[in-house]
Amino acid sequence: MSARRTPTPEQAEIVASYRTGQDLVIEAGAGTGKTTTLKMLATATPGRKGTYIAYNRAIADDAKVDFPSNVLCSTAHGLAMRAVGRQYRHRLDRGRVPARAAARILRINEPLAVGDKILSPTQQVYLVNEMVKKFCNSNATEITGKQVPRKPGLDSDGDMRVLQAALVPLARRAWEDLTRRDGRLRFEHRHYLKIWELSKPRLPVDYVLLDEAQDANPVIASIVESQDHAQRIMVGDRNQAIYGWNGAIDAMANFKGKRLQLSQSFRFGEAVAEEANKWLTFLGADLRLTGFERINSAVEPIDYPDAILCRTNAQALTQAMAALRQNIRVALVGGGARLSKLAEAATSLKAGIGCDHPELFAFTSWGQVQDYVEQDPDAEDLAGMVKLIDEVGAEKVIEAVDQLTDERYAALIISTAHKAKGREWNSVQIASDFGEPKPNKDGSPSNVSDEEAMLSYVAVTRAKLTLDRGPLEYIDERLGLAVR
Ligand SMILES: Nc1ncnc2c1ncn2[C@@H]1O[C@H](COP(=O)(O)OP(=O)(O)OP(=O)(O)O)[C@@H](O)[C@H]1O
Repeated sequence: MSARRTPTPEQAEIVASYRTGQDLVIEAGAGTGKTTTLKMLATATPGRKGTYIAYNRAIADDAKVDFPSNVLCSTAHGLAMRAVGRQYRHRLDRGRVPARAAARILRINEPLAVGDKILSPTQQVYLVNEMVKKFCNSNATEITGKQVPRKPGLDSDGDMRVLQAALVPLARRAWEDLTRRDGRLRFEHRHYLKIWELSKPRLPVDYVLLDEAQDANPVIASIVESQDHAQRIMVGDRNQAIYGWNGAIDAMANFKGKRLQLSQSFRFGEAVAEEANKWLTFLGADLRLTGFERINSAVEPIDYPDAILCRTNAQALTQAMAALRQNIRVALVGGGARLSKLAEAATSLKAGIGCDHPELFAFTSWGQVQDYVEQDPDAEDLAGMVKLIDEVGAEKVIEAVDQLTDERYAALIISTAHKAKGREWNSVQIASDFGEPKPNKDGSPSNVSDEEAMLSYVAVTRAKLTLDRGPLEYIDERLGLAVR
């Protein structure tokens, strides 16, 4: 339990605004004591009941210890489990349903011709599962063609029309099974969350706090927004909205509430704050961070950082392999299972036996995958992995993943910036795959997208003491600052 803090002027203003009962949108910059501030609200009104909706279970568990008893701290899944999920517990406890069995349950008996490709019944099941997943993570009220995924090699207009006609009825059939207590398909946590949302739940509380609202699952945002009997408080940092590609939305963007800021960082000192502010300036944000005067941080090269942050998974694995060669105990945040699965898929595609990897199953040979990533500019992360597998061999990738250490025992942590969300380390090095986008054909500097700038902002703000910004130094030139 942390000690009582004297509120900063910003925190005091947030508490005063909260007391008026109006809806609030709190823009909380990196390391600005968000949880402490929300606790201040809860303790200011011991007679009011609230719910704090955390981004994940670990944060919810920490919050349970920290928040007073008038606030129920939970993930949205936890709330949904209490409300409706219990009825389905027996289904959750059941194991996986093999794709072939799911095909039988869904009565998919025939292969499906899509352009020059033939999708087997089990491949159709994979696509149906993705559609149901997408539906469950959205605020949609029914399954439509919108949920049909665009798959590498199966994404021409004609392909999409065929897929929609065939798959929408199947996905509806799957959802019908999933909403029944006696259904037979594999039942997952997202399913009871969606069932709960569709029931239009009303939380029996005076206020609702939604954390990490800038990257909200639309189904959760929809639940919070509909609690109009309660005071709704969205908290987050819109400059850290880095999961849009995965369907997350910024629930703060259009939400009407009094806008307030937390800009005093307690995580790092002025030097890191200054670096963060460059990206905020670049993004055109209103927010600017102030460093903590009690922390003396520095932006300088580091030989042995605690963490290295990469843009892509391929770079993260390349860094991990380099560390393993030096016998450094290294951990990859999120583990390496996805990478070794990709390497396994490469091996079976090279052997000409196809694969059931969710990203690659439209391909029948490794050559097709190589062609695809060369032609599609959106396949950057996959392209990096394909290149790495081609360079070092699938076996070496699998071997490296096997040698990774648990984070608790690691001397070095490697992460993508995406997976570093919410984390912090004393010393952080930015990897070489960050950096200025390739210049245009005429040699002029190309645009840096907001997405790229947000990811850079997230990356630099993970450092507490020392930041080695590496290639991100290009921001100085972009802002017309004197280059260090
Ligand atoms: N008014 C304050 N005075 C001094 N320290 C504070 C104050 N408010 C917060 N802090 C400190 O800031 C640190 C981070 O706070 P907190 O744990 O609330 O942040 P968080 O919610 O985990 O995440 P974030 O760092 O992203 O805001 C803690 O050590 C906390 O004690």
